[in-house]
Amino acid sequence: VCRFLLLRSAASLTTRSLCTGGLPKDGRAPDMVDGNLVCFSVRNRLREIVGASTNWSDHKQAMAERVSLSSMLAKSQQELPVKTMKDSYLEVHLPLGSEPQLREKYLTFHNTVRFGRILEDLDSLAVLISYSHTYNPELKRSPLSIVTALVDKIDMRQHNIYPNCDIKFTGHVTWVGKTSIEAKMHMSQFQNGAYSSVLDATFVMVARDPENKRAAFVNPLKPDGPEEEKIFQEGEANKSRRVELSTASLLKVAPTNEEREIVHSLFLNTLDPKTVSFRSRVLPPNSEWMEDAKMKGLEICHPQERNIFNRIFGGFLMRKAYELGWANACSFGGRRPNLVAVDDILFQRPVDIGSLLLLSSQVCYTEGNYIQVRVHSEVFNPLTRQHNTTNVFHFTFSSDHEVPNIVPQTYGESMLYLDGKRHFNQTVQQ
Ligand SMILES: CCCCCCCCCCCCCC(=O)SCCNC(=O)CCNC(=O)[C@H](O)C(C)(C)COP(=O)(O)OP(=O)(O)OC[C@H]1O[C@@H](n2cnc3c(N)ncnc32)[C@H](O)[C@@H]1OP(=O)(O)O
Repeated sequence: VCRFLLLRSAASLTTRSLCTGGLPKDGRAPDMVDGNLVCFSVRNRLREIVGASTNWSDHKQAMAERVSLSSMLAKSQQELPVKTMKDSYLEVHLPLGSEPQLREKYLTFHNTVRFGRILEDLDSLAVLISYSHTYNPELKRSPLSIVTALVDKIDMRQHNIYPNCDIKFTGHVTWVGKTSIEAKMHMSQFQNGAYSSVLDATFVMVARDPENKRAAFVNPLKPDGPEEEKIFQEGEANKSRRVELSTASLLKVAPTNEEREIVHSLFLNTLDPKTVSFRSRVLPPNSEWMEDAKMKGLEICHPQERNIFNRIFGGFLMRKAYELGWANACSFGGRRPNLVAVDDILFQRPVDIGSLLLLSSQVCYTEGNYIQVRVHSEVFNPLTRQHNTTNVFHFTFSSDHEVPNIVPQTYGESMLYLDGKRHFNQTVQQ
């Protein structure tokens, strides 16, 4: 059951663009359902936009047909018409309150909404928003393959998502580069007669050619008015921040002086005062070694989890990583944790259908009631025994009581600790 319903888009152009593939055969405008403008599945719409097959057995033919769309790609960004933020504005309804059958898919044992399912919906919506921005009314199919490159940030505005109340998503493109698009989305839930904010999300999508091999140009974006100008400038600042963070990554450069002192003091705290040795390490009170705060999982990537480009759906990867990270935080803190923020989920490489996907979750930083978790995913080729990193995920959880201090033992673990601290400071202390 996929009832992720498209309610309305701001501009009539976009509304038309999104409806063409969904028009009934007699050419009538899409049905009004419960007073909503249009009502069909976001994922079905995405399939139509790119011409994806609905059966795995047809996927090769569908891909071969897409290759012929390469000639439709723009040679430069300037030849593409400028778009506004309104062109990509979408409002999508998830009727959990009114459709008990749909609710089953979203329900946790504890009568809350599965956040992993919300991640999947956000991912699909970010792709549809990007296709609305790049919509060309002269083409039946889009030549672009739009993939998720990064979940920059998801800030939770409330902990509980109720399974018996309707959900509304809104979002639009907020910034574009040459081949990349930033989309922001807002999720709210209908409670006590009004919608209240649940979360804000920022995704970065990248446009590729029909075969998903090379980058492809996207339409320029022109802010309309001071409010949109401000949003666009924020997008520009986000891009610079991302570049800065990546340059300062601990995988490339040494920690700062302050960070080195933190690592050394953690080290000194674990030395056994009874021995004059760098080797004998003792776990301080109320602490846990990082080595003992891990959880692992394996996914066999079946065709059922494919996206419209016949790779594994980014939302599925996020759901699996989130659930493992949540279980890791739950086991570490000894209670069910709440999600506070998601940041910097990097999609480094696509995951092929049939892959063995290894997921490892690690509690890498703690502070008071907070648990910072990092999930790393890699594909493992059993024939060549090669491992390749595909994604890195960062989740911040909070517990309703103080959690043990996490303590690194090795230099590598210390870097994970510092990286976790950086992510924590960015999301929680901002
Ligand atoms: C048929 C059944 C269907 C079932 C329905 C299922 C649901 C349907 C839902 C469908 C949902 C489908 C959705 C899915 O499931 S997508 C599946 C999940 N995502 C992926 O698999 C992507 C994996 N990663 C890659 O392929 C590459 O790393 C990409 C392509 C992302 C970049 O590769 P590469 O690094 O070689 O690219 P480049 O150097 O040419 O740069 C290109 C542009 O990208 C910008 N950039 C790059 N990285 C980042 C970054 N980290 N932050 C910000 N920006 C970044 C860069 O600045 C430049 O921008 P600009 O300066 O040109 O503007």
